[in-house]
Amino acid sequence: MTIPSFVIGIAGGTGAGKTTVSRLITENVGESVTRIPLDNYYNDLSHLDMEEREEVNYDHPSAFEWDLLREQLTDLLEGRAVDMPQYDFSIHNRKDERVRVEPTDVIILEGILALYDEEINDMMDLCLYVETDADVRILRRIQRDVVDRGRDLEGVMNQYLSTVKPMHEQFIEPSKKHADLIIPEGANSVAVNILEEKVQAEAAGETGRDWERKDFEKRLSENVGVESSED
Ligand SMILES: Nc1ncnc2c1ncn2[C@@H]1O[C@H](COP(=O)(O)OP(=O)(O)O)[C@@H](O)[C@H]1O
Ligand SMILES: Nc1ccn([C@@H]2O[C@H](COP(=O)(O)O)[C@@H](O)[C@H]2O)c(=O)n1
Repeated sequence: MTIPSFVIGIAGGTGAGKTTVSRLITENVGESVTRIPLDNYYNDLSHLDMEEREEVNYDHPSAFEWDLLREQLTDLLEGRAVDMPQYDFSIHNRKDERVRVEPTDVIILEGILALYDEEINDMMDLCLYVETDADVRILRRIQRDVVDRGRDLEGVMNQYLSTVKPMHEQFIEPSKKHADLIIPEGANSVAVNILEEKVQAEAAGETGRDWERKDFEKRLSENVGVESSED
């Protein structure tokens, strides 16, 4: 593999389509890519009981263990394997077991605050922000939280109004300014195809790490549906 790895950050609001974009652009590259959900770095809350964990603001930056993420990302970038924590949404806490993750040519960090931390941003080669209207995102979130995460509708609505929406406005939306590219409507096919091509080239070692980002951005901005954040 090539050291350092090529690191992509994918941020955006809840339900924007971050996971979907990340999955689609890495679909055909096999094991050359590691996808890291930021959720894995939620603080260990084993010292709290379930009722207390239910009250935590999971959309505030303080909910994450940034030191551990910086340390593990550095290790991966420099070619060392890490034992990554895993997250269980049903208990609002980390699982007991960690999973060994080997370094790969491409690393994708994906999560609501993936572009929040300056030091982590400095480690990234390509910063993306997935932008989708809030009404679409909340509808997706209701469906996901009720169906997949075992939450009740009233709880999802309360959480959205009390923490998810205000934290989005205070921290997540403003992190968009760190993006090299903004992807409207989430997994739009033009953006996905071009990014997939880029990931495949990096995974195959076809580009140096001193790739011409500006050329790539220019190509993207020439396509309908993809904006450069520097416009
Ligand atoms: N472009 C899209 N069109 C339709 N549905 C989408 C699109 N992108 C994502 N979804 C759906 O929306 C839900 C949330 O998407 P996901 O990628 O998990 O968002 P995020 O990771 O940003 O929270 C999923 O059910 C997913 O299938
Ligand atoms: N115990 C938890 C931890 C996080 N959340 C919510 O998850 C959202 C982030 O995940 P996305 O896939 O939607 O980006 C975030 O908005 C947290 O509110 C939770 O509900 N419970």
